[in-house]
Amino acid sequence: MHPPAPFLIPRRVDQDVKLFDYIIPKGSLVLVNVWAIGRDSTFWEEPLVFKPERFQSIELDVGGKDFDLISFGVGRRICPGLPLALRMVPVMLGSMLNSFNWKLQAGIESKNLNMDEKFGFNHTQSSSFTCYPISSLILPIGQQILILTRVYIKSYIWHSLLV
Ligand code: HEM
Repeated sequence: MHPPAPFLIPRRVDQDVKLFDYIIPKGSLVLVNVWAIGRDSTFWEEPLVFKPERFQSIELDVGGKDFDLISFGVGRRICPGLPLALRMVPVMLGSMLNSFNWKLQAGIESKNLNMDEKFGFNHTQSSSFTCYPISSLILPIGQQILILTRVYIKSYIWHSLLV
């Protein structure tokens, strides 16, 4: 699993808390290691293998009920963008897959693709992907999100006008 926020947003403890045999003193800064949860083989079979189909056979609530998968965080500070993200990610992914002809750069094989992660928000550092034929249109992801949000809103308006 590749959480965009590997430690979630830091929390500060406002009173002493006893957790199993540990006391977490008031004022401590607590980081939740979502990255490690996603690599724990007691929850996940072959956690390091890219197997999207694993989610077909299990039912997990990403809204904070199942702690095995808390990509959006949990509790009062859970990501407020969750409902938008769950709608936008399939639209974005579908649009990008449909709009570009994805190829690896000449001479690079998929097994040699550098999929190493950098610590921080959002990770892949691979620069080996190229999209043809519109490679000049590769935009920073923020711009793509903005454009796709506009496309989504426009198509929504068109849809409401047409229905
Ligand atoms: C796949 C997309 C997204 C993922 C995986 C994601 C993940 C997260 C995570 C893990 C947190 C920290 C939650 C915690 O510490 O408990 C967070 C916080 C936040 N997210 Fe997202 N997020 C996504 C999309 C969005 C979108 C689309 C928006 C806004 C439109 C958004 C706005 C925020 C804000 C404002 C916070 C801070 C909340 C706070 O501190 O109380 N996120 N997100």
